[in-house]
Amino acid sequence: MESISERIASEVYEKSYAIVDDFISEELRVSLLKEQSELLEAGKFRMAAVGKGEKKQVRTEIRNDQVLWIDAEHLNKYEKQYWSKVDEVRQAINQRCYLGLKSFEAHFARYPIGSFYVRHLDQFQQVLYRKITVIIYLNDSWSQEDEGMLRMYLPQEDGSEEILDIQPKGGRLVVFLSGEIPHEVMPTKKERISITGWLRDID
Ligand SMILES: O=C(O)CCC(=O)C(=O)O
Ligand SMILES: [Fe+2]
Repeated sequence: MESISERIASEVYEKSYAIVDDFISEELRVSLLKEQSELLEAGKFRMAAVGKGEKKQVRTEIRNDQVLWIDAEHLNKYEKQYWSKVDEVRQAINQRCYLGLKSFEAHFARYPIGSFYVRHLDQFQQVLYRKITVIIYLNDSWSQEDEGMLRMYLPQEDGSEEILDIQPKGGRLVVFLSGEIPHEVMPTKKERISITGWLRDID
């Protein structure tokens, strides 16, 4: 039988993205959510920046979420569990798509009420090594009225775009080609918590 990771790899191969509900157990979701709340209370989060290197700057008209990078060298028990699940996805995508993915980098992201991230691509000149975006949502509950959808603009063969709105439901994993799918986070009416990461073709 096809594993979840193989299914994700097939979908990424066929349509450049995949969405999987209940990718992590409730126990793991709750543990990661609790960890992020503690880190937030401890003042560890920073306003997210755009750009890289000398061009890196906080631009709240573009994005106004807060992030905390996770140190891949010092993962705790729960982060390790998530990393190992993502690693299965990495291997499956490599087998299916020959992307030569080698490593994973990720940060916690918190979107306070009213925050957003305007349309963008995750891969740009300074970060060409970001090949696949991998997002896991940690929210306890989400409904239509909370808004804050991830809006993906799927390029069509005729040059048009199809809009796909995805609710940030807890346990839901979204995977897509970083260089091909423009997307945005619509203004949220409820605090919105996730781990956003990228599979890279460098160590
Ligand atoms: O949280 C999301 O749904 C998307 C976040 C995003 O686009 C990013 O951090 O680059
Ligand atoms: Fe993004």
